[in-house]
Amino acid sequence: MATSEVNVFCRQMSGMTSYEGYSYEDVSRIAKSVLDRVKCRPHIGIICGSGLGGLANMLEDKEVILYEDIEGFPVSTGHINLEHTWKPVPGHAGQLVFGWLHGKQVVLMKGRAHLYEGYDVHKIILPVRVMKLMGVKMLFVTNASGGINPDYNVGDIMIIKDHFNMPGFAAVNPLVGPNDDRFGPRFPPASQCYSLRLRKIVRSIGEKLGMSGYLREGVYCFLGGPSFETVTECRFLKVAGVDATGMSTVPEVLVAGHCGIEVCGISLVTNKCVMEYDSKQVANHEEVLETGEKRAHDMQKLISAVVGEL
Ligand SMILES: O=P(O)(O)O[C@H]1O[C@H](CO)[C@@H](O)[C@H]1O
Ligand code: HPA
Repeated sequence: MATSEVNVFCRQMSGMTSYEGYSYEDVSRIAKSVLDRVKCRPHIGIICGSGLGGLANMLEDKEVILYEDIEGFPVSTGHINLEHTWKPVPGHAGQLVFGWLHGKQVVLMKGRAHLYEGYDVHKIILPVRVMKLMGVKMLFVTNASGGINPDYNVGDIMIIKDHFNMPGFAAVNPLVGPNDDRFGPRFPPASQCYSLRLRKIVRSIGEKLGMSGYLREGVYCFLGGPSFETVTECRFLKVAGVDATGMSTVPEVLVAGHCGIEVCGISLVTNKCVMEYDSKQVANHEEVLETGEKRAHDMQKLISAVVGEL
């Protein structure tokens, strides 16, 4: 099929099914329009999780573009507060920040979109494909998560070694839809999504920085949200081998892996999941943001040192 035919096919598919993807040509056009507005030519991408937008402070010579000024980029659908004022999801600003870190050119997403905001999974991953076509080779994906592993503490930093794509069991996967081989293969493997090379570097640098006491390596589970988990769901995840759970990351990682970007996932355990039926504890987003603030400096130190080592 010629390129223009692929475009037409994609459009037809979007009319026929729930598929709302962007064609290779769409993504190329968006990537070019972004690059036309900045001097930076990034090789490294960083996605900031809830409360971790401060990672942008690591960058020098910053250039900022708002998501709302980029074609197709998902802006936070947020919520209407009790004063009837619209607010984005707290902790997700919606800015694409370009800059330099240890002599390397970086693009950083200050804020991400989530399934629970009402977006189709294909919209959520558009920025990752745009990063790819801007020249990104390596992606650091961060998030806030709830600890399932009973040995984990609030404030632990977990290097992600694997994930559990729970919505994927019902085909909620960004790779569903017509495959364009220019991005990657129809049936990509998912057993090595998280680069062993980068995991080793993060671990060794974390140890050198004195973080061994709260540095972990574990399995992240992606759930749709926005409700936090029930006790039974948490117990199920524990049996399944999950160490920490959240509502993001996996779609981005699957797409990055599909198009050959090397991925490093780092999760900040911001709260402990409620594992007892009679517990008085409840999960809440305020605690998530609070822990993010407390560990922001450590997360910055770690990622900055790792990028310096690459
Ligand atoms: O995964 P990130 O974006 O860090 O955010 C996490 O924090 C929010 C819940 O407090 C959810 O959005 C969850 O996914
Ligand atoms: N559950 C799901 N997502 C989360 C949590 C949690 O406990 N903490 C931060 N994000």
